[in-house]
Amino acid sequence: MFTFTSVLKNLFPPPLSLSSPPFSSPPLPSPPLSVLSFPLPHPLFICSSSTTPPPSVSGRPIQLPFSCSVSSCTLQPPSSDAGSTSPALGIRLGSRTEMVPVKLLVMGSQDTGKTALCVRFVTGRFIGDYDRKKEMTYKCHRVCNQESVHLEILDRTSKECPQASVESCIRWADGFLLLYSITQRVSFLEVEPIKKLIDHIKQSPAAPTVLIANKADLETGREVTTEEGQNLAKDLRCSFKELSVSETAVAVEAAVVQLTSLVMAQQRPLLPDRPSYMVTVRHALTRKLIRSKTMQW
Ligand SMILES: Nc1nc2c(ncn2[C@@H]2O[C@H](COP(=O)(O)OP(=O)(O)OP(=O)(O)O)[C@@H](O)[C@H]2O)c(=O)[nH]1
Repeated sequence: MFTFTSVLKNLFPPPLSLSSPPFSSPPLPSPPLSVLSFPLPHPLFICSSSTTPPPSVSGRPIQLPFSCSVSSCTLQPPSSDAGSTSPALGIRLGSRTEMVPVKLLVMGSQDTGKTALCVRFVTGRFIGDYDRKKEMTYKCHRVCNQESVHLEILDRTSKECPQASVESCIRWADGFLLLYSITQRVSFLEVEPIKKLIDHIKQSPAAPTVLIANKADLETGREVTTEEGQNLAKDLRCSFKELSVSETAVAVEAAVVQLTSLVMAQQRPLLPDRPSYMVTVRHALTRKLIRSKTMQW
């Protein structure tokens, strides 16, 4: 079977060294999240809520299955990530010290491709199958609207998910990727209750959300039309993207970047950065007045 483990081994060949985690855990109710980071192709950090002790090896090959139990384990990123580039959008990554933190939650019913989407976004690759039972937080950097963003993307498994835990995740998140599969009508029908729950917890219908109709490559098995997806997104006040995680990394990147910029727009203070036209005119008139008075003296 083509597992994420085997891909990780190919992607990150030994030797790699370990160090203590440079990032704090997200404020989730579950045990403190541990951090696992990779240098390629983007600076990437995968967190698992697992509590098993980490492999305390330094400078030796590390074999970490995707569903592995690690804590406080960091595969060292490059010495500087300033100037590295996203392959999908060709964007330059900025300095880590000025990062804008953005937290995204991936939601949707079972087998809609939530994990595949996260992995595609952070690694650029589509992993067909993997054994994963725990929630994961992926951490990576992007530039969005000319600002460096530190992204945390939480992928909850839809199995055995207590309601209270879902609610605390919604509270934690700034923006939402809401997935359904065009081949599963039931997953489409579950979108509305999930969005209603988000609106209820966030106490606003305007929580930044992108509705993603996944598996567009499976046209023959289509059960939900594009128009139905567009109409639902309109009703729920979401942005809409129909895409195939398996076929394209660019569309996935575009969807996440779009959501990130929606979050950033909402977080930005309401006051304008520049003075209004009237203020500018008033300052200009005042300056002129002072100058003319000065000439009289
Ligand atoms: N053909 C096709 N298959 C996909 C696509 N995206 C995901 N899949 C497959 O759909 C299955 C489910 O994908 P996952 O990413 O595990 O779905 P999930 O929503 O995370 O699943 P749960 O965590 O169990 O809820 C896997 O076999 C993926 O390979 C896609 O765009 N096209």
